[in-house]
Amino acid sequence: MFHRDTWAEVDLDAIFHNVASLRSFLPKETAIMAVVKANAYGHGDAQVAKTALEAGASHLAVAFLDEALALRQKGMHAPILVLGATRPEDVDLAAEKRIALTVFQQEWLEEAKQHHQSGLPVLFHLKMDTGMGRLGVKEEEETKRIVAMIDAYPHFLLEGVYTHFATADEINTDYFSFQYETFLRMLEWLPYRPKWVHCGNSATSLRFPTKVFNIVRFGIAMYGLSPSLAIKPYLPFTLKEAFSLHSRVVHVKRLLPGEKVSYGATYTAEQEEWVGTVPIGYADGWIRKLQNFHVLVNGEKVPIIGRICMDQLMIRLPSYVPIGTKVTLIGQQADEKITMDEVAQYLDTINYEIPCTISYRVPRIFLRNKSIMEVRNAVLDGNNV
Ligand SMILES: Cc1ncc(COP(=O)(O)O)c(CNc2conc2O)c1O
Repeated sequence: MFHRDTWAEVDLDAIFHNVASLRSFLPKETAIMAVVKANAYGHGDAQVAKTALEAGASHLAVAFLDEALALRQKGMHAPILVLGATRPEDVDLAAEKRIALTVFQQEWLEEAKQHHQSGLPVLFHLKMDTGMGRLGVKEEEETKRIVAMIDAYPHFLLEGVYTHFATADEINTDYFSFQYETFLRMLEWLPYRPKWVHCGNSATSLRFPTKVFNIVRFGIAMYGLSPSLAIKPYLPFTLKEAFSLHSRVVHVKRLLPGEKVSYGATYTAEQEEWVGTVPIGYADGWIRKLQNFHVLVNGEKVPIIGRICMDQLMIRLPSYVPIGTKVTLIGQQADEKITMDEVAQYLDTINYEIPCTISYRVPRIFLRNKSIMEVRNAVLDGNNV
């Protein structure tokens, strides 16, 4: 359990709904890879992975090897792809745990071959850079050499090839089309089509379901969040937001005119005011720039006043409320709600960033069929994830 009244709720029914909706939306021969990197965008890696696999996903994707190893440690046996770079010396560790790696450099492959002692098969997905400008091969010669090296070495298997789009979530599809055409051209460099060919993130899967080849990499929309505000009105099915964030008032006081609140004494009461203290702060990921944004108390929006502290923040209440009154920072109370998009917009960022930065200090309560399945408290678990 946990011993501070601040927590996140992850509604696994929403995760299930979002994946099951995509499952029935996509052509039946198109598989789903659930992107659960960054602790499933802050939602809880193993719990989201399990739910996604139940709802029709068959693969998992993470950012780097440790995230894949953590899923294996938590009993996940599904195929996992590491989307980012891996050290060549870790190739045997990946092979032992049957974790597929992304390859995109010939030198890397040569080093990995030197380090490969286990005799176990290593699964690779070749990444092609069609215009994201991050990772991936760009040249035909290097591409051919990489594939030839893999094919020439019996323990290396090329099971996939993929690319990533930079603008799939934008209304204008010019650059998307350029990347898609480039991918088609680059695929011609291969002597054969590997088993898995993929290019689709959430936006591509939802907008261009016939352009995703045979597996999609489903991230943000699995969490019930639109890949961008621009395409939100055009999504093919309803997404259900899985993440909510709550706390409880731990102190309430009346301020007289002229009295101050928080560091720097930057806030001055202009009249007699009720002020509540809430045990969440920037060390929990509720960063200082959220000062003057609002939270929900008794179904009403109330402002965060004064500077946000490391562990606490203050709110101005319309009237006295008892200690223990629930505060909702992301989510719904009565007919008021604060969405992930609203928090992101206030911070001039994107919805992806918000749940990822709600830190290990905030326990995650996992709900299924409206009942608590599990509580994950990284402060007590000691692994701080
Ligand atoms: C290679 C790759 N594939 C799939 C996804 C899933 O995309 P989606 O969440 O839009 O469905 C990501 C997300 N990567 C990132 C999302 O935000 N910053 C990123 O680097 C990615 O980097």
